[in-house]
Amino acid sequence: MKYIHFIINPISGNGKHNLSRTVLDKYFSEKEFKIAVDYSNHKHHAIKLTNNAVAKNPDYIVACGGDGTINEVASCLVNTKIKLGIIPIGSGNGLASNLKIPKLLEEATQVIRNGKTQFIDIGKVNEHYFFSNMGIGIDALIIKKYDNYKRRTLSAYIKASLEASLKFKPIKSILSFNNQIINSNAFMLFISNSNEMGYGMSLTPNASLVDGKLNLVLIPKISVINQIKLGLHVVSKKAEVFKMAQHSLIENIAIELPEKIFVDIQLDGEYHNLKTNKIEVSVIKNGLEIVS
Ligand SMILES: Nc1ncnc2c1ncn2[C@@H]1O[C@H](COP(=O)(O)OP(=O)(O)OP(=O)(O)O)[C@@H](O)[C@H]1O
Repeated sequence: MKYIHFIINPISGNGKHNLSRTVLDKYFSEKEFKIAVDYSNHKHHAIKLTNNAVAKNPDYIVACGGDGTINEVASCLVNTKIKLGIIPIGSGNGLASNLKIPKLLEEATQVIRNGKTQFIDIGKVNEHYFFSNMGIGIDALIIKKYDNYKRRTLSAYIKASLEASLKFKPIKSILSFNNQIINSNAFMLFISNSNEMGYGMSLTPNASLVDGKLNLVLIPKISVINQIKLGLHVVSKKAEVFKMAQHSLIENIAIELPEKIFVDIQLDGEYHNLKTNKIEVSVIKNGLEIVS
């Protein structure tokens, strides 16, 4: 009998979902499955819940939420034999979309009942993991501002992007990757494992979760007109034709921000302030087994 532990974020996707133990009982019969269900009560609570669940050694732990919840749950599964499942009830759902995990509950639970798995790469930033993408620069400021909005919607994200672009000052950065050192006044430094950021938008439509590489997008200081052009390219998933962006495939990169003491980053769409100005990012090939 398969033992599945579900971690539900009640506020994912603005709390519009009705996912609960009662609903899950309908899809996972007692005859076939042993299930346990926990609900996160606050930011980072899913980490504690997942670590407690890992100690009970289930076959699968299922993150029920968006990319932020997936990050908290999946980070605890690295270096374990426990497989990650996803029920995408978030707002953006970038990773689930890349994995083609359906949003319809009946179909998403079917994927978990089938139990077919694959290994995907993961990204590491200093001691943190990311599964979809991370960013420094304007990207981190957008997420910081997006966090202040009560509702997590595409229009809130667009408003946060406009506010951030008015306020953001490019960051002096020294980047060491692929045997080169680049000094840049960076507007955006975006590193993605996945081909989607959420809401169907992408800066890296050709990225692969299984190629053993991360896709780096470096955009130097650009004019407001070019920022608007970039936004339109991201929404239409054509960012790779934006001429001012430098795209590279990397396995690791060292980033130093000489004029900063601490650095703001976004990790899978959540804001973090790292207490350092030196960042090491690397890929861990096949780092996570995931039901899809
Ligand atoms: N009960 C709770 N109250 C407030 N915040 C919570 C609660 N439980 C979890 N969180 C936090 O909610 C945040 C958002 O979660 P999540 O990413 O799943 O949803 P989303 O933002 O709607 O989806 P996406 O990231 O795909 O856009 C995470 O930072 C998580 O730590």
